[in-house]
Amino acid sequence: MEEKECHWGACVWVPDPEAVWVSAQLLQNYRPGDQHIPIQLTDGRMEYPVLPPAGLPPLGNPDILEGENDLTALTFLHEPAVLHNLRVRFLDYSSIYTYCGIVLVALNPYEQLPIYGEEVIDAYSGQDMADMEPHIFSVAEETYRTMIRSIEKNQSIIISGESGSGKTVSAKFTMRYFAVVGGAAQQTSVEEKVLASNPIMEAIGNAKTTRNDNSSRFGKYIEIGFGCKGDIIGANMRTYLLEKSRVVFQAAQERNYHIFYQLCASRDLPELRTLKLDSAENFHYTNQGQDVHIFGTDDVVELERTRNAFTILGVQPDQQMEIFHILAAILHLGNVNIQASGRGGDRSYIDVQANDRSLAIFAKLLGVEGAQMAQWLCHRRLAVGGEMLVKPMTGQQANEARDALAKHVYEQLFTWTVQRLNSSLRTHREQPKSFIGVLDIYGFETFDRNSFEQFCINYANEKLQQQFNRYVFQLEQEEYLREELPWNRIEFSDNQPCIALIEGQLGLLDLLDEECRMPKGSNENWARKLYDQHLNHSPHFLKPRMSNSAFIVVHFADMVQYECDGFLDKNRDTVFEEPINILRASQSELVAELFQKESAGGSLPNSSLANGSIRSGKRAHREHKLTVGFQVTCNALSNQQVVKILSLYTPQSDLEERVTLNFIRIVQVSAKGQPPQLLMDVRRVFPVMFPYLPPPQVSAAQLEIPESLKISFLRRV
Ligand SMILES: Nc1ncnc2c1ncn2[C@@H]1O[C@H](COP(=O)(O)OP(=O)(O)OP(=O)(O)O)[C@@H](O)[C@H]1O
Repeated sequence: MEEKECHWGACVWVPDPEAVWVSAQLLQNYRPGDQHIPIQLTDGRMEYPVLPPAGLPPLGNPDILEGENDLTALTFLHEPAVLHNLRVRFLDYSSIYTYCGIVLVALNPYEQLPIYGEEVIDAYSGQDMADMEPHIFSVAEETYRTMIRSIEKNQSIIISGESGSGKTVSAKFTMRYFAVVGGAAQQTSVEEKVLASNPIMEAIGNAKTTRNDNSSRFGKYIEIGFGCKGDIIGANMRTYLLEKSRVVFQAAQERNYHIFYQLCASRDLPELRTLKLDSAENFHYTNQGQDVHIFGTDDVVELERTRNAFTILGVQPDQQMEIFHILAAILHLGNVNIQASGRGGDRSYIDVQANDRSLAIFAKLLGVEGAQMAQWLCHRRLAVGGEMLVKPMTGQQANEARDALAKHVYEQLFTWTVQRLNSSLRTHREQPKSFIGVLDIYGFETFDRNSFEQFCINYANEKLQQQFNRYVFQLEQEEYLREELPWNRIEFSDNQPCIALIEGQLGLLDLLDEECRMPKGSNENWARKLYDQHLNHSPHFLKPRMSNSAFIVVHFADMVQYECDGFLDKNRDTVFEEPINILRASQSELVAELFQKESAGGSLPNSSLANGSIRSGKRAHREHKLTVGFQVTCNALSNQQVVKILSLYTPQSDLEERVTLNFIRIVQVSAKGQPPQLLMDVRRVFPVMFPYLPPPQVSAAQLEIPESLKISFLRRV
């Protein structure tokens, strides 16, 4: 802001320890260089605050701009102005949507609003974005119309925000919009199929976390293909980085993937009895969170929805049963009782004689031999001096191998299901003339305990943020140039240094891969190397005072502490080959198909980032594996997978495939089970939404919201 004289009575914003910002009036003319200025707060109190180094406190906007539907129309665009405007729109106008130039900012209302019906779709259809109130449908309409106007100009909508902020809900609204506007002329049910893919993907890829009861644990990019008349003629989905550790472990209050609970809850249905399921409380893989229910969700009804959706997509009931067999088998595998034996517990065994019931059911459901599986769950083959030896595994190793197998089977099934859905969504009539892509990537997240999964998710978000910064910033400046407006180069905080810390040479991933290649590599050694390399060198890397096995990354959205424990194993992500060979020879067609195409030691066909590497004999020790982290980095370099999507949109990109971007940024107004904290939440993601605005000026200690304000948010209808 240019420092100039400002007069008595002018409205300014001053930091407040409780309300974040409060408005006040100047009681004296301001002259550049003044250190203090008397002000009067709206409650009548007088103060004489020290002025910030930049001069005056942020100036208030004229009353006439109160509740403006585009933030860029505000005379003064700074943090208090943004917060105040979003608050006024939310509380006084009941509007959760606001434009910020080309970006739609959405607040998650955490309540059903009557603004998504067909009549609203009709109202937005064919209208110009500038003539309509901000809405997710206005972005969808703009995207659709631009695509129709300049056919073959592909479009994409990027939806970003923290976990639980409402990305998936918004993605579904956009897809519904396209299904309605692009479906009328069609006889086919393509649009119905596109919508039906949602419940299936949610059943197998979403789970309850402490942040969100229906959290997507994978990234999704769906491309909806349109014909020359603007009608939907097909779709294709790509998925990224499924959180497969959830299959075998859940933190307190969290759940495994919904589909497991749907099946357990429906176990008494006659056709599901062969699955030999029990209550979810009785399976190790579904009960670690100690709360198998979701308030307000009936898992029996949900399974019904999942099955209907499968049917709409052409997956026949017998094939659905094959899928359910595999899912149930995973639960039984988790209950297989592996016991330590031998001197010092250096061996393990599964008591097949005493009939480990879980193993028997697992084997039967997957069409394999129980005794064979028991043998290869407790032993591994090793190549020593040109000979193959069989080495027993300790109880712990065998349990880990069992979990690795469970995760691998689930991942293969997930990948297969996506391919299966894609084949139903593919058009056979004609090639799409253009497409609209919707990117619903897992949101930035931080929990009490953060591990490798959060690290990968937050890294992907860091990349997405960079694309966002650069794209929005560049567009803004291009517009100034086009309109020949005078402008100074606006500095925005680029997050490249943080990305370099993660993916650069000797960065966190590089060192992790190096440690994974060491015969005696350990999480502790890796942590030490990180401290040596980055502590006091990168401003984005910190060490927690009380721990030698954790590190902190200062991300664009938040500081996150990661526990090193488990990083090496998760990054290596190895599965032993012998149990896979048994599955490959399964009598079940689907099971055999799932494992048929993968080659030992290589990556899986069409797999997501979280693909596993299969370990067999000697190669397992010598070869550099395609670790998960390494793949993320590779992708960053070779424009594949997650980062391919992001890179595709780089304006400077010389890739031929160019698309126009449409951004939707979502802010979580209240976290699950907590009172709404509008200002707090908007504030936390402030640099995320408005990277080109000045950074916040008040300290974290001043961010508490007063009780009175929380109640007024709660009362909003
Ligand atoms: N527009 C909306 N209207 C009403 N409720 C909403 C809206 N958007 C989100 N919600 C609520 O917020 C919850 C979380 O939303 P959603 O699952 O879309 O979050 P997300 O950003 O996709 O989270 P994650 O990254 O964890 O997958 C929803 O289950 C719903 O209750």
